[in-house]
Amino acid sequence: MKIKNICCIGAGYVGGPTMAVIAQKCPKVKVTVVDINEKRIKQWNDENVENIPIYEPGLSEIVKEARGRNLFFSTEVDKAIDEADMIFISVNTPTKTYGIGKGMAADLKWIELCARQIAEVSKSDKIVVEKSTLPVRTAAALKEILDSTGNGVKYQILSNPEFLAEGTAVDDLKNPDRVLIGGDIETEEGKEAMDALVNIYASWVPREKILTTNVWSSELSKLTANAFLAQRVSSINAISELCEKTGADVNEVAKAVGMDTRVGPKFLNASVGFGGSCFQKDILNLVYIARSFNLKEVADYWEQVIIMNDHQKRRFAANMVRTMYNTVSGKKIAMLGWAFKKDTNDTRESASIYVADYLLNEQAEIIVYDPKVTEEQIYSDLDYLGSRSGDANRQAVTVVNDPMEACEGAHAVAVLTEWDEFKDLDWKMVYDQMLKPAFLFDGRRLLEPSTKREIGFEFYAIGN
Ligand SMILES: NC(=O)C1=CN([C@@H]2O[C@H](COP(=O)(O)OP(=O)(O)OC[C@H]3O[C@@H](n4cnc5c(N)ncnc54)[C@H](O)[C@@H]3O)[C@@H](O)[C@H]2O)C=CC1
Ligand SMILES: O=C(O)[C@H]1O[C@H](OP(=O)(O)OP(=O)(O)OC[C@H]2O[C@@H](n3ccc(=O)[nH]c3=O)[C@H](O)[C@@H]2O)[C@H](O)[C@@H](O)[C@@H]1O
Repeated sequence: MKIKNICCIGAGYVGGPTMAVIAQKCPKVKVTVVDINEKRIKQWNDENVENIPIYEPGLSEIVKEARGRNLFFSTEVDKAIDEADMIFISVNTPTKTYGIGKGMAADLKWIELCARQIAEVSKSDKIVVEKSTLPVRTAAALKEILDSTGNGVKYQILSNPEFLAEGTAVDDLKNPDRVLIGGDIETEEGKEAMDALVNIYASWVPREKILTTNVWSSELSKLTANAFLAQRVSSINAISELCEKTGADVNEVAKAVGMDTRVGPKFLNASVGFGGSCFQKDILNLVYIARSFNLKEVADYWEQVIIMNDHQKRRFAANMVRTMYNTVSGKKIAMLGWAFKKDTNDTRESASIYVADYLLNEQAEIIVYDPKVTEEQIYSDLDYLGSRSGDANRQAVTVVNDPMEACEGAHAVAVLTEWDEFKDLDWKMVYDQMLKPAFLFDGRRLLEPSTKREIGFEFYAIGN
């Protein structure tokens, strides 16, 4: 079966970049990305491609090339569903904030809405692809909803989890380590649907990197992959605390450990704690699923990754307070970086939010600089925590457009996102503008310690 018309529901961090790359690599396939968020679609259609809603290196160039040719962004969800032979569901699946499973389970209400809408609108057979990260066995629920209309339309459900990381989305999509496609391997129709999706990816991904499995393995592999990655960060962060007590240096330990080819060097950077929309939510979901099968030890094992991460964020902030003579009340603290990692404007679950909240509870005055995050987003992140009123957040936090301005007159500077530009700041000039003693806290192991200490900083870095 040859796919001619793809619809993707959800024009977010995954739907947007993924479909842009499919459209670029398969110019004969029409790709329509739809969303109920009108503002987002308007931004995707902005005449100036630099204004698309998601910042990812290389993305605007692809959008420029494919948009209007075979890549379209629209709010007409029904129309796009109706016309498509393959529909990707790429909507948000955040942690539930209410009811059963609150704070742990994935909230599948947007997924279900999509399924109901597809069932209502479709007049011809469809391949429905789970692109969102979903609990294992969600495909069964989707199939039940889709098959319940009794109108004779046939659906094949595939699981095709996305492994891209933000900040490197375009590279990850163009050269993936693997593409995973789960489907009904026991029926001819199932195999045909899987082949159709394999053929899309095979336009640019070597066949041996396209893995096909049963649906449940595919769904569970995604949660497992994120759990393993996050576990590495929590593991090295646990060691970073021990390093600080013993005189070992976490970078040296990580290098020594990572040179063992069985361990490997990647994902061993100690930090102020992992953030991002997925690690925490996906591990909580895994823990929830394990608990729901009464697998207590399995659940507790993975939950520890989150417990360690929360500890790391709190410990970093608490150490700032302790180092600054046990009080930051009324002190000006410059925070460099708000995004959860460099090269993205995404702030979801960023460690910066929690560090700022902790310091605000200690009555600090905070000045934030981030090259890609807007003032509106920073206030909205703090307001969302609900620790204090919106007015109080706006009174205690100032957002500026220049790192030097942030540091001027500050008691302390904290580096919280590893943006390259922070490495090259004129640190001597920063020092000269600060109150003395000038404290510098590196939550990312971005800065070279000895030169900072030579300048005169009281320098503290994770795991050093
Ligand atoms: N952000 C990331 O780097 C990655 C995310 N994922 C997974 O992909 C999924 C999507 O994540 P993001 O793209 O980050 O989320 P997002 O929040 O950026 O985008 C989701 C979009 O879906 C839209 N939407 C929700 N319900 C809709 C409906 N019924 N009809 C039309 N549009 C609807 C929302 O308006 C939103 O724009 C999640 O399950 C996530 O776990 C997977 C890999 C990487
Ligand atoms: O499912 C998802 O959403 C995605 O989650 C992560 O991607 P992402 O969260 O975009 O970014 P990562 O590079 O994994 O970083 C996550 C967090 O861990 C932190 N981190 C990462 C690596 C490291 O060594 N140390 C460390 O502290 C980062 O700074 C960041 O806050 C995974 O890497 C992707 O494979 C996955 O598709």
